[in-house]
Amino acid sequence: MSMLFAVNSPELSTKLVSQFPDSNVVHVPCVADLLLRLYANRLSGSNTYERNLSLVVYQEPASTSSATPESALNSISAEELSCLIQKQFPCFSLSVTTPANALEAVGGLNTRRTMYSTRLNRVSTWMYNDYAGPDQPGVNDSETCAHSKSDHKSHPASSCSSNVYTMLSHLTKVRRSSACNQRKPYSKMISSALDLRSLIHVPRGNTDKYYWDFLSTWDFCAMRLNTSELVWCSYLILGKLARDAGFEVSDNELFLLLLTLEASYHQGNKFHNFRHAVDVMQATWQLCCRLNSHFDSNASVLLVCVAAIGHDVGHPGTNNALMCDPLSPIAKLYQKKSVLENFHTEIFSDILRDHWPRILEKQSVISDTILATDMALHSQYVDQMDTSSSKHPTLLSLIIKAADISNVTRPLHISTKWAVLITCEFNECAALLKFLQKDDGYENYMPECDDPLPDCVESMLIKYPSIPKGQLLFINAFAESLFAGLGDCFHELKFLHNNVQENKKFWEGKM
Ligand SMILES: Nc1ncnc2c1ncn2[C@@H]1O[C@@H]2COP(=O)(O)O[C@H]2[C@H]1O
Repeated sequence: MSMLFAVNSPELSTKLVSQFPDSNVVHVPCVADLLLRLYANRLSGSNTYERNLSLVVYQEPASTSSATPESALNSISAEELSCLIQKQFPCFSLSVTTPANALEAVGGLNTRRTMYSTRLNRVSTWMYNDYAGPDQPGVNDSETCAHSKSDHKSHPASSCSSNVYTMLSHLTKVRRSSACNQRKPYSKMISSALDLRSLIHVPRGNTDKYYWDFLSTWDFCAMRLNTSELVWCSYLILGKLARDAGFEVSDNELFLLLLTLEASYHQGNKFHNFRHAVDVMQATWQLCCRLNSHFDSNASVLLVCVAAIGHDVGHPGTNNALMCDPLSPIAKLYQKKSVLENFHTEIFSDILRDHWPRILEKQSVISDTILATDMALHSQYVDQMDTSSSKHPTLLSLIIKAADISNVTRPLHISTKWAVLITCEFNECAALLKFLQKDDGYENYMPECDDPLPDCVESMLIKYPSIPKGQLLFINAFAESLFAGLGDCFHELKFLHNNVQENKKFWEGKM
């Protein structure tokens, strides 16, 4: 157990320390402080709540009060706190229990520790485990269960029974909540009670002008930003676009949406994480700025930028091929079609329903653009770009597709960093496949990718010599045709094709 939070009772904290000497017990005075601590730890990276199983032991208050938004938040029940945490921190493995049930809860989580002991164990649990959430029967398909290295032997009927993150439990909760007409207003409760802006710390001296200058060019390098800065930059862009489009949202509501989104991406993924989401949103926004004359409303630009920041929520850091073979419960639900993209769309729509329902008046823009990022459909989009075709893809879908793979069009030193990260993620996928195929010895396949990225291109290539070949394969197979076509259709986007050609020439020189 990594962390045991004792909430709302100092005596409880003392008791838990003696009961569980191996756990890191932290006393937190109230729910509001607990939430602030979870956000702060996540933003600083000191605890992502993804690598270990953590538990909140909550002493419910004797009386409830709604005199102020903060007292209302601090007097919620344990059941409500559990729901709130699942909503606000969907990818965390963080359970809630009461003091009376603490012993049983800790015991339960300890038996499941192996599911989270290594990165490959975690990813495999997320993807293949058929745990659908508390009191939920789950898919229980023998083919899907067989590949999850969980504690099936000790728990043959259900792979786990408390709040351990799986993609299926995530989706099940979302579906349950959309089926229920009465949504608990947790997001309103939080944004009324907490000052979320105070959580965002940008380095001293970095003014808004500094970030706007950084965001307003194609040289934007998301790797230079920490998580707080990523949230801040997203707030700047979306705040401005929302004002331009007349889509009202308060600063605190927008910060809460962005913190919820950050907590809906797996921070441990090498490539498909919140940094990639912000990079794609910045690219989307920049492309829209250059194509300004083609839009008849500011709302379209806002919608496609919102779609961009949410387009990979809940991504497991693998790919559709691995979702389908071995068959995961999620691939089964989506009948193996655009599995991850459908998953992202459903999860993200639920977040928007809670945090910015007005955006969902145009739900089809959000879902169509996210679904367009499925690379299995790439050639369809490229072929239809031919102006003689009657089935012209929408401009917004083309923009988000281009932004999603725009890393190959960034200046070389930035493009190479993205190439390293995607290569590490591909290596991890290869390791996962070996892990799933073999019962032992899989640790030997665990790639080492946790070191900081070297600064210069040549050092990165010494460490990752396969990159030139990989980049040429990707550019030749996918990127070149898309960016050449876009340049033909829109002269404002010719620079994308020029940049990719320049990078391609460099990679060819390295072969
Ligand atoms: N620089 C790159 N090199 C190789 N593959 C890439 C690169 N950038 C993006 N991709 C691939 O393009 C895909 C776009 O959709 P995904 O984000 O699902 O997954 C992405 C990767 O598989």
